[in-house]
Amino acid sequence: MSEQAADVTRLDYDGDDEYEHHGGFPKYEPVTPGPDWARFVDGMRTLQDLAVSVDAPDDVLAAAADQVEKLAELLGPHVAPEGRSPAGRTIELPGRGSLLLPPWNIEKFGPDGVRSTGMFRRYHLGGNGAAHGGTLPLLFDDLMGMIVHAYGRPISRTAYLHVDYRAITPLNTTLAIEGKVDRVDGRKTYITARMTHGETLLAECEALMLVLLPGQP
Ligand SMILES: CCCCCCCCCCCC(=O)SCCNC(=O)CCNC(=O)[C@H](O)C(C)(C)COP(=O)(O)OP(=O)(O)OC[C@H]1O[C@@H](n2cnc3c(N)ncnc32)[C@H](O)[C@@H]1OP(=O)(O)O
Repeated sequence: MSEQAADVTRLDYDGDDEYEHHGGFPKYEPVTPGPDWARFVDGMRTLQDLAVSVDAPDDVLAAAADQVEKLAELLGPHVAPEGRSPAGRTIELPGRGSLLLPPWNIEKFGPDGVRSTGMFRRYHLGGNGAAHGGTLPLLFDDLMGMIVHAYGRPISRTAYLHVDYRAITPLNTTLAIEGKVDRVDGRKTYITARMTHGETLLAECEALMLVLLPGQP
Protein backbone atom coordinates (compact mmCIF):
# COMPACT_ATOMS: atom_id res chain seq x y z
CA MET A 1 0.00 0.00 0.00
CA SER A 2 1.41 3.44 -0.87
CA GLU A 3 2.09 6.20 1.65
CA GLN A 4 -1.02 7.98 0.44
CA ALA A 5 -3.10 4.92 1.21
CA ALA A 6 -2.41 5.42 4.91
CA ASP A 7 -5.08 8.13 4.85
CA VAL A 8 -7.69 5.42 4.55
CA THR A 9 -7.58 5.20 8.33
CA ARG A 10 -9.60 8.43 8.35
CA LEU A 11 -12.54 6.08 7.90
CA ASP A 12 -13.99 7.13 11.24
CA TYR A 13 -13.75 10.90 10.59
CA ASP A 14 -13.18 11.63 14.26
CA GLY A 15 -14.37 15.03 15.35
CA ASP A 16 -15.92 15.93 12.02
CA ASP A 17 -19.24 17.56 12.89
CA GLU A 18 -20.47 17.40 9.30
CA TYR A 19 -19.98 13.65 9.35
CA GLU A 20 -21.62 13.26 12.73
CA HIS A 21 -24.71 15.19 11.73
CA HIS A 22 -25.43 13.79 8.29
CA GLY A 23 -27.49 10.69 7.83
CA GLY A 24 -28.09 7.93 10.28
CA PHE A 25 -25.01 5.90 9.48
CA PRO A 26 -23.27 3.89 12.17
CA LYS A 27 -19.67 4.92 12.74
CA TYR A 28 -17.18 2.60 11.07
CA GLU A 29 -13.70 2.46 12.49
CA PRO A 30 -10.82 0.56 10.89
CA VAL A 31 -9.63 -2.50 12.79
CA THR A 32 -6.57 -4.74 12.74
CA PRO A 33 -7.78 -8.17 13.81
CA GLY A 34 -5.41 -11.07 14.53
CA PRO A 35 -4.04 -13.29 11.74
CA ASP A 36 -6.83 -15.85 12.13
CA TRP A 37 -9.28 -13.33 10.67
CA ALA A 38 -7.24 -13.10 7.42
CA ARG A 39 -6.98 -16.89 7.30
CA PHE A 40 -10.73 -17.24 7.90
CA VAL A 41 -11.66 -14.75 5.16
CA ASP A 42 -9.21 -16.28 2.71
CA GLY A 43 -10.59 -19.77 3.41
CA MET A 44 -14.15 -18.52 2.96
CA ARG A 45 -13.21 -17.00 -0.40
CA THR A 46 -11.85 -20.37 -1.50
CA LEU A 47 -15.11 -21.95 -0.36
CA GLN A 48 -17.07 -19.39 -2.38
CA ASP A 49 -15.07 -20.35 -5.48
CA LEU A 50 -15.68 -24.03 -4.78
CA ALA A 51 -19.37 -23.59 -4.00
CA VAL A 52 -20.01 -22.26 -7.49
CA SER A 53 -17.75 -24.67 -9.34
CA VAL A 54 -17.86 -28.20 -7.86
CA ASP A 55 -19.73 -31.11 -9.36
CA ALA A 56 -19.18 -33.61 -6.54
CA PRO A 57 -20.76 -36.99 -5.75
CA ASP A 58 -23.60 -37.13 -3.18
CA ASP A 59 -21.44 -38.52 -0.37
CA VAL A 60 -18.96 -35.68 -0.75
CA LEU A 61 -21.77 -33.11 -0.81
CA ALA A 62 -23.35 -34.69 2.27
CA ALA A 63 -20.03 -34.48 4.16
CA ALA A 64 -19.50 -30.90 3.01
CA ALA A 65 -23.03 -29.89 4.04
CA ASP A 66 -22.47 -31.44 7.49
CA GLN A 67 -19.32 -29.37 7.94
CA VAL A 68 -20.96 -26.19 6.71
CA GLU A 69 -23.82 -26.69 9.17
CA LYS A 70 -21.31 -27.22 11.98
CA LEU A 71 -19.44 -24.07 11.01
CA ALA A 72 -22.65 -22.02 11.00
CA GLU A 73 -23.46 -23.41 14.43
CA LEU A 74 -20.00 -22.40 15.69
CA LEU A 75 -20.22 -18.84 14.35
CA GLY A 76 -23.93 -18.20 14.92
CA PRO A 77 -23.62 -17.01 18.54
CA HIS A 78 -21.04 -14.37 17.53
CA VAL A 79 -23.11 -12.26 15.14
CA ALA A 80 -22.47 -8.56 15.87
CA PRO A 81 -24.45 -5.44 14.92
CA GLU A 82 -23.56 -3.53 11.74
CA GLY A 83 -20.19 -1.83 11.96
CA ARG A 84 -18.83 -4.15 14.66
CA SER A 85 -17.58 -7.11 12.63
CA PRO A 86 -14.06 -6.80 11.15
CA ALA A 87 -15.70 -7.52 7.75
CA GLY A 88 -15.44 -4.37 5.65
CA ARG A 89 -13.25 -2.61 8.22
CA THR A 90 -9.97 -4.48 7.81
CA ILE A 91 -8.31 -2.03 5.43
CA GLU A 92 -5.19 -4.13 4.92
CA LEU A 93 -7.10 -7.14 3.60
CA PRO A 94 -8.39 -7.62 0.04
CA GLY A 95 -11.93 -6.29 -0.17
CA ARG A 96 -11.41 -4.81 3.32
CA GLY A 97 -12.03 -8.33 4.63
CA SER A 98 -15.63 -8.39 3.39
CA LEU A 99 -16.78 -11.39 1.35
CA LEU A 100 -19.34 -9.15 -0.35
CA LEU A 101 -16.51 -7.28 -2.04
CA PRO A 102 -14.19 -8.83 -4.61
CA PRO A 103 -10.67 -9.34 -3.21
CA TRP A 104 -9.15 -6.06 -4.36
CA ASN A 105 -6.48 -4.02 -2.56
CA ILE A 106 -6.48 -0.26 -2.09
CA GLU A 107 -3.27 1.19 -3.52
CA LYS A 108 -4.00 4.89 -3.40
CA PHE A 109 -6.51 6.75 -1.24
CA GLY A 110 -6.63 10.53 -1.21
CA PRO A 111 -8.48 13.67 -2.30
CA ASP A 112 -7.07 13.26 -5.83
CA GLY A 113 -8.66 9.84 -6.15
CA VAL A 114 -8.65 6.20 -5.20
CA ARG A 115 -6.98 3.29 -7.00
CA SER A 116 -7.34 -0.38 -6.31
CA THR A 117 -6.03 -3.53 -7.96
CA GLY A 118 -7.19 -7.12 -7.77
CA MET A 119 -8.88 -9.85 -9.70
CA PHE A 120 -12.20 -11.51 -10.28
CA ARG A 121 -12.22 -15.23 -9.52
CA ARG A 122 -14.34 -18.26 -10.32
CA TYR A 123 -16.92 -17.00 -7.79
CA HIS A 124 -17.45 -13.92 -9.99
CA LEU A 125 -17.95 -15.86 -13.23
CA GLY A 126 -20.72 -14.64 -15.50
CA GLY A 127 -20.43 -16.58 -18.73
CA ASN A 128 -17.81 -17.86 -21.14
CA GLY A 129 -14.90 -17.17 -18.80
CA ALA A 130 -15.77 -13.53 -18.18
CA ALA A 131 -16.73 -11.73 -14.97
CA HIS A 132 -20.46 -11.41 -14.25
CA GLY A 133 -21.66 -7.98 -15.40
CA GLY A 134 -23.13 -7.24 -11.97
CA THR A 135 -19.79 -7.54 -10.22
CA LEU A 136 -18.45 -4.43 -11.93
CA PRO A 137 -21.10 -2.02 -10.57
CA LEU A 138 -20.52 -3.54 -7.13
CA LEU A 139 -16.84 -2.73 -7.31
CA PHE A 140 -17.46 0.69 -8.86
CA ASP A 141 -20.08 1.57 -6.23
CA ASP A 142 -17.71 0.72 -3.41
CA LEU A 143 -14.96 2.69 -5.12
CA MET A 144 -17.30 5.70 -5.43
CA GLY A 145 -17.99 5.49 -1.70
CA MET A 146 -14.27 5.52 -0.95
CA ILE A 147 -13.60 8.37 -3.40
CA VAL A 148 -16.27 10.64 -1.95
CA HIS A 149 -15.00 9.82 1.53
CA ALA A 150 -11.32 10.38 0.64
CA TYR A 151 -12.26 13.71 -0.93
CA GLY A 152 -13.55 14.82 2.46
CA ARG A 153 -17.24 15.02 1.62
CA PRO A 154 -19.82 14.31 4.32
CA ILE A 155 -21.51 10.91 4.25
CA SER A 156 -23.12 10.43 0.84
CA ARG A 157 -25.12 7.85 -1.05
CA THR A 158 -25.12 6.87 -4.69
CA ALA A 159 -27.99 8.53 -6.59
CA TYR A 160 -26.96 6.96 -9.89
CA LEU A 161 -24.19 4.76 -11.21
CA HIS A 162 -23.71 4.45 -14.96
CA VAL A 163 -21.42 1.71 -16.29
CA ASP A 164 -20.23 1.37 -19.88
CA TYR A 165 -18.83 -2.08 -20.60
CA ARG A 166 -16.07 -1.62 -23.18
CA ALA A 167 -14.42 -5.07 -23.25
CA ILE A 168 -14.88 -8.53 -21.70
CA THR A 169 -13.55 -8.59 -18.13
CA PRO A 170 -11.28 -11.61 -17.61
CA LEU A 171 -11.02 -13.74 -14.46
CA ASN A 172 -7.87 -14.65 -12.52
CA THR A 173 -5.71 -11.85 -13.80
CA THR A 174 -4.76 -8.58 -12.13
CA LEU A 175 -6.92 -5.61 -13.09
CA ALA A 176 -6.99 -2.01 -11.91
CA ILE A 177 -9.79 0.38 -11.03
CA GLU A 178 -9.28 4.08 -10.47
CA GLY A 179 -11.47 7.15 -10.13
CA LYS A 180 -11.70 10.69 -8.85
CA VAL A 181 -14.09 13.51 -8.12
CA ASP A 182 -14.78 15.54 -11.25
CA ARG A 183 -16.87 18.28 -9.72
CA VAL A 184 -18.93 19.27 -6.72
CA ASP A 185 -22.20 21.18 -6.87
CA GLY A 186 -23.85 21.69 -3.49
CA ARG A 187 -24.88 18.26 -2.21
CA LYS A 188 -23.84 16.65 -5.47
CA THR A 189 -20.49 15.01 -6.11
CA TYR A 190 -19.84 13.82 -9.67
CA ILE A 191 -17.27 11.07 -9.97
CA THR A 192 -15.76 9.16 -12.89
CA ALA A 193 -13.78 5.93 -12.81
CA ARG A 194 -12.34 3.33 -15.15
CA MET A 195 -11.35 -0.32 -14.97
CA THR A 196 -8.38 -1.49 -16.99
CA HIS A 197 -6.45 -4.65 -17.80
CA GLY A 198 -2.98 -3.40 -18.66
CA GLU A 199 -3.57 -0.94 -21.49
CA THR A 200 -7.04 -2.31 -22.25
CA LEU A 201 -10.03 -0.29 -21.10
CA LEU A 202 -12.63 -2.71 -19.70
CA ALA A 203 -15.27 -0.38 -18.30
CA GLU A 204 -16.00 3.24 -17.52
CA CYS A 205 -18.28 4.52 -14.80
CA GLU A 206 -19.89 7.80 -13.92
CA ALA A 207 -21.74 8.37 -10.67
CA LEU A 208 -23.59 11.01 -8.74
CA MET A 209 -23.21 10.86 -4.98
CA LEU A 210 -25.55 12.96 -2.86
CA VAL A 211 -24.66 14.20 0.61
CA LEU A 212 -27.30 12.88 2.99
CA LEU A 213 -29.51 15.37 4.78
CA PRO A 214 -29.84 15.13 8.56
CA GLY A 215 -31.87 12.04 9.43
CA GLN A 216 -31.66 10.44 5.98
CA PRO A 217 -30.87 6.74 6.26
C1 LIG B 1 -12.64 3.04 3.58
C2 LIG B 1 -13.71 3.83 3.03
C3 LIG B 1 -15.03 3.43 3.39
C4 LIG B 1 -16.09 3.83 2.53
C5 LIG B 1 -16.84 2.67 2.06
C6 LIG B 1 -17.85 2.99 1.09
C7 LIG B 1 -18.95 2.04 1.09
C8 LIG B 1 -19.71 2.03 -0.15
C9 LIG B 1 -20.70 3.14 -0.26
C10 LIG B 1 -21.70 2.77 -1.24
C11 LIG B 1 -22.73 3.83 -1.34
C12 LIG B 1 -23.99 3.22 -1.76
O1 LIG B 1 -24.01 2.30 -2.47
S1 LIG B 1 -25.39 3.85 -1.20
C13 LIG B 1 -26.56 2.64 -1.70
C14 LIG B 1 -27.19 2.94 -3.04
N1 LIG B 1 -27.91 4.16 -2.98
C15 LIG B 1 -29.07 4.27 -2.37
O2 LIG B 1 -29.66 3.33 -1.82
C16 LIG B 1 -29.71 5.65 -2.37
C17 LIG B 1 -31.21 5.59 -2.45
N2 LIG B 1 -31.71 6.92 -2.73
C18 LIG B 1 -31.88 7.81 -1.74
O3 LIG B 1 -31.71 7.49 -0.53
C19 LIG B 1 -32.26 9.18 -2.14
O4 LIG B 1 -32.72 9.19 -3.48
C20 LIG B 1 -31.07 10.16 -2.01
C21 LIG B 1 -30.66 10.31 -0.53
C22 LIG B 1 -29.85 9.71 -2.83
C23 LIG B 1 -31.51 11.52 -2.55
O5 LIG B 1 -32.76 11.86 -2.03
P1 LIG B 1 -33.11 13.36 -1.63
O6 LIG B 1 -32.22 13.82 -0.52
O7 LIG B 1 -34.57 13.43 -1.41
O8 LIG B 1 -32.64 14.18 -2.89
P2 LIG B 1 -33.51 14.82 -4.05
O9 LIG B 1 -34.14 16.06 -3.48
O10 LIG B 1 -34.35 13.82 -4.73
O11 LIG B 1 -32.36 15.25 -5.04
C24 LIG B 1 -31.38 16.21 -4.72
C25 LIG B 1 -30.80 16.71 -6.01
O12 LIG B 1 -30.13 15.61 -6.67
C26 LIG B 1 -30.77 15.33 -7.92
N3 LIG B 1 -30.86 13.89 -8.09
C27 LIG B 1 -31.30 12.96 -7.19
N4 LIG B 1 -31.24 11.74 -7.69
C28 LIG B 1 -30.79 11.87 -8.97
C29 LIG B 1 -30.53 10.94 -10.02
N5 LIG B 1 -30.70 9.61 -9.85
N6 LIG B 1 -30.07 11.42 -11.17
C30 LIG B 1 -29.84 12.75 -11.35
N7 LIG B 1 -30.07 13.68 -10.39
C31 LIG B 1 -30.54 13.24 -9.22
C32 LIG B 1 -32.15 15.96 -7.84
O13 LIG B 1 -32.62 16.30 -9.12
C33 LIG B 1 -31.85 17.19 -7.00
O14 LIG B 1 -31.22 18.16 -7.83
P3 LIG B 1 -31.51 19.73 -7.67
O15 LIG B 1 -32.98 19.91 -7.87
O16 LIG B 1 -31.08 20.07 -6.26
O17 LIG B 1 -30.65 20.36 -8.73
